[in-house]
Amino acid sequence: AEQQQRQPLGAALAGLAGRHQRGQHASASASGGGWPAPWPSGARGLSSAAERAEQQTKGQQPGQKKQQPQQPQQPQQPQQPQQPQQPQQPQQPPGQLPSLEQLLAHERALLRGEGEPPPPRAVGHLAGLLKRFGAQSSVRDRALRIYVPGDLYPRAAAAFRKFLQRAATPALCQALAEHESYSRAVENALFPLFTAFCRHAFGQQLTAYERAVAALDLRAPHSWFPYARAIKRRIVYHGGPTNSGKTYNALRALAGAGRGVYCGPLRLLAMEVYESLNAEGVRCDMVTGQEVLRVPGSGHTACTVEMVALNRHADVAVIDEIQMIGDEQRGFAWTRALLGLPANEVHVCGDTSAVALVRQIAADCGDEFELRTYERMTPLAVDEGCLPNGWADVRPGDAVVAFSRQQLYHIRKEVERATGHRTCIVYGALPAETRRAQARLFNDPDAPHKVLVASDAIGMGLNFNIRRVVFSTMAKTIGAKGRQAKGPVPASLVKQIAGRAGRRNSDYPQGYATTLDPADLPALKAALALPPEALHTPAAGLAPEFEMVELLAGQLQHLSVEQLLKKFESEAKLDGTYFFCNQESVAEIAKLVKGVADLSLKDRFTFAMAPVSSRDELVKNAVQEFAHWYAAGSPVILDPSRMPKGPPKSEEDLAHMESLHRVLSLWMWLSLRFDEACFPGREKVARMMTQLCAWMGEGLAALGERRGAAAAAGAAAGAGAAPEAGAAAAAGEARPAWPLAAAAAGGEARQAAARGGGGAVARAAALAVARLLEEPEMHPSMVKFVRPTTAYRLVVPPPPPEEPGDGGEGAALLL
Ligand SMILES: Nc1ncnc2c1ncn2[C@@H]1O[C@H](COP(=O)(O)OP(=O)(O)OP(=O)(O)O)[C@@H](O)[C@H]1O
Repeated sequence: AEQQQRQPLGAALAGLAGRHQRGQHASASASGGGWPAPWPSGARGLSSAAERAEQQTKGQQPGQKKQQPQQPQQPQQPQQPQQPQQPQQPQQPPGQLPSLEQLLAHERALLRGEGEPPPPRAVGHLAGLLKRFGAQSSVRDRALRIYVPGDLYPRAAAAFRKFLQRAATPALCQALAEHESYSRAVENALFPLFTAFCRHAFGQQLTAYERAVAALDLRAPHSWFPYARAIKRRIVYHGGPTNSGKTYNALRALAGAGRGVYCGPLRLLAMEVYESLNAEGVRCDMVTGQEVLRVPGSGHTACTVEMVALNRHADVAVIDEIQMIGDEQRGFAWTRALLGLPANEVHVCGDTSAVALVRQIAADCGDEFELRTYERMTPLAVDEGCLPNGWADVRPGDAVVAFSRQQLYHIRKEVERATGHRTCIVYGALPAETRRAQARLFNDPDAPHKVLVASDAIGMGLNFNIRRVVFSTMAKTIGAKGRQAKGPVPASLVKQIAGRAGRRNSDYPQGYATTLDPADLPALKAALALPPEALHTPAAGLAPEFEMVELLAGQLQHLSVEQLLKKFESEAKLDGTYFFCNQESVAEIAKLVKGVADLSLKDRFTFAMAPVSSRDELVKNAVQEFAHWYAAGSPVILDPSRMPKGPPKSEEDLAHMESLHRVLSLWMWLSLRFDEACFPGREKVARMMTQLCAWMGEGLAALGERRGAAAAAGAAAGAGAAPEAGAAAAAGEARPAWPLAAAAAGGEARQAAARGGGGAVARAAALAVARLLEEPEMHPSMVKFVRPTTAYRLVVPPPPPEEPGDGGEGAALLL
């Protein structure tokens, strides 16, 4: 960070030119700009002449104090870039090298046939030196400092060479003739002339580049928020593990304030705060990307962090999950809120990984900083037993965690099949309303849904009644698009997910965490044992606001929004407290609407920022279509007749509905940013979204039931079990013998088949197996469903030796 802060602007310019010589350049500059070359005899005069020429190009008198070259005007730059210091040289007689003006005058005179041309041999020597001059990387680097961009440099160097060959005076040739070959002294002599020439011949390009450099200079972002800087804020950091009460305490401060704002990472969290504050009589609005709900007379707002308004003073602001400030894609929203909230008190909640970072930012802002740390309120232990019998070991109150939608549905099936328990499912792609409904179902003691299957989406926000968290895997695909890789689940995420077990106010005073596979247990234990200080959020994300993109676009008019964003990403100058957020997905959306004519830069930027998943083709098509309609001046209207007519009947249907919901969310998001006349009918679309959510909820429930049915339909198909066993089981006889017990499942399934067809059969079979599993002596490991292809085989292994089991050989039934 220090190095970056000290890096002179020259290095940034080198970066802007897309050159890969930053190290070289920075080290040359870091040594005070002195070029390490030993000065050859005769160089002194040239060096001094170079200084004079430079002075002359700036209209200075020789001997006058040398001015710093013009630098981009930046507020509060950590350090003004340095120009390389010229080694001290004795003064040479003035006029040894002509100025640009003199050369231009000479050129004009020559054209009129009046001037004295230098001898051709001298011009040839000059041409040789100029060719070497133009080819020097050191000259190219120095040119960047006077804002000659890398792509302009070859043209500028060639034009300079031709000009000097045309306009050289005998005096110039004579001065250079002292040097038989090219040297650093020659370079120092020529460079001021080159500077003057470039300003003369390429002035516009240099100015544009200088402004572009200024636009890309994102150092000192705290200075972008003068309103917040006008307030002496107090930043209170509530740091601790999950379930330690940090959010609770921050929200108490919020509820007690006259005016307050809550910024959360998810719409779902904003909804929770909105509802809980209003429920306790504290009037609160809600603002998310998709909706604005105003409550008359409210002084509070609960919003998603991206949506927070920075022009409204608050007594207390709460920023939840502050460690997300380091998120590769969304971190900028936390940075913006932290730097820009004009509030007397800013309460930030999260794990303690970002304490040092927030403390530093508070210091940069001139704010007070207070750290309050918390301990977990209920114990959390590792269940070392894992699930030796696989999904059959899943118990009521368990939350099974996986990291992809496909895995979740697969696990859901397996768990329901192996245990007979009904499950709830929660993952990020489900609308917040559906997730909340699933959470309510899982938490309802009267509902049959005893097991939760969830993605890492349970790590934040909802309160679940979880006894044990079971990690189905400890590997996860992480990283932004284009840089994705499968790796271990980050320790912070493991802690956050595992910490959901045994939450205060739940039914379980103690929480447990375990893994499906015992081989994963060490990774879980290591993550949970990691001390909080081992987690570190090193830097805060930044992304350009529209005004910055506009400024850059004004200078680089040939670039598209996508290219402008990429330019920021690759070339923005930052200090070590910040990093530039990944712009891949934003740039991808910008590219999608690139072909749409008649969109302003602002429109294009807005579309690019829209919440569009780059993996969802339906949403990607929608954003293009919406942009076309909008550009054509037609109102963007969603047609309800194209909506589904009922709940999803399959997982594919459900996935399609999730996509549709994202399309509607996108429409809502755009409707809040563009003129309502362009996106009319917000209430209608809101109703469509509500309907979709309701159907998704119904579909999730129905699909679960159908799955149970499907399992037992297979059971019925191959039932070959002894009818008497089924009868025994049906009669409720205690502890049927092992093979008999196994047969009971099939038997019961067959009876049900006779009664009511496929669906009922499947359900009956599932119930029968579940009942078997509840036999005190029958460990779930004794019953396994094996799925060779499409049929099912119920396998009951032999009982333990001490158990007087019938036959002792186990049994296998084709169901
Ligand atoms: N002092 C308290 N009195 C009553 N309930 C509390 C108190 N502190 C915390 N709780 C409750 O305990 C649960 C966990 O608290 P809270 O959400 O503040 O934890 P947290 O540390 O923010 O954890 P997470 O990051 O997992 O949300 C919540 O249901 C909260 O309402």
